[in-house]
Amino acid sequence: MIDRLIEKIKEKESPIVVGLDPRLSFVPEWIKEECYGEYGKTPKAAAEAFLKFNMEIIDATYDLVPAVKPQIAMYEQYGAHGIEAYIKTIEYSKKKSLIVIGDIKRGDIASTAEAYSHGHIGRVGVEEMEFEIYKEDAITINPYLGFDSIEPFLADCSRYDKGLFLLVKTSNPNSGEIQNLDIGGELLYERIGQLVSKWGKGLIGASGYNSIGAVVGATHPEEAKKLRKIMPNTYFLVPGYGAQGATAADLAGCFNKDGLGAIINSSRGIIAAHKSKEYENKFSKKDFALASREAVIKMKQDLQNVLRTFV
Ligand SMILES: O=c1ccn([C@@H]2O[C@H](COP(=O)(O)O)[C@@H](O)[C@H]2O)c(=O)[nH]1
Repeated sequence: MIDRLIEKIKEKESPIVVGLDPRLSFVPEWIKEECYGEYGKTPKAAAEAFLKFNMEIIDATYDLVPAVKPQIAMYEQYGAHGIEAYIKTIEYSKKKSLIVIGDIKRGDIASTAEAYSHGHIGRVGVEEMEFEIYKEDAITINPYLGFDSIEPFLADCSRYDKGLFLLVKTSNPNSGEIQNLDIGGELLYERIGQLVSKWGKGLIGASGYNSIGAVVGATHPEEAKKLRKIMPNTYFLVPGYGAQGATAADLAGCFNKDGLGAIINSSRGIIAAHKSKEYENKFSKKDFALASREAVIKMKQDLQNVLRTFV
């Protein structure tokens, strides 16, 4: 997976992930009216509205970015209809040749992890038949249950050329309560970083990077710098830029000197751009997704300024 991701990052010259975290408050009225007209004000209508909204955002940005990251919670809350919209969003993204990182944050004992893995990045069996269900290229996983809980995912990663991003240092303000605990001379997130790096050893691609990546929040730039040293071959999936307050200046430590090593997510900053002061009156209601396109272009320039400091 990692070589495919890096190839796309290079092709688009942009280490950006568009976070597909739809909310009804972000969906333009004309889309909601179409869906409410057809299905009433129901979970089915909400899920359909999310799918139409996502398709508009994808159409407006897919030529600029290598990847999207649908956040499953936004879909799952609407039950089976939401899950259907999640799956269709993935299918549509793949038709546009985007790498899909499913933000599913699973973590359980091995026998249960195996089921998560089969559903999301592997195959599920029905008697002698095998099916691919969600079809993400990579997923986010909570590693705090230890190696046995990760092993089933590693097996599917190598079998099907998939990847993981394991939570190492999350972007939320209270992440330090647990992740920064001193565990005898080192901090817990540092130890997790070492383990993630070790667990991924068998999945290093031709690029020299690992298909087992790490989630490292842009809101903790000092920790990110330390992790970059601890995990030189690990790709970072970096949330926190934009809506959570991190800026380009906070990202420098996430990259390696080769200008690779990190892919930066922005969800609300891109998909709700049409609601922001900057763009609210710039485009017609039908063309709302052009605001997302402009937000991506602006983010790309912002990141290129950071990467320029490396050469
Ligand atoms: O540490 C983490 C891990 C995951 N996330 C997810 O990323 C996006 C961020 O959305 P924004 O709108 O750009 O803030 C969202 O899906 C989170 O669940 C994270 O923020 N931090």
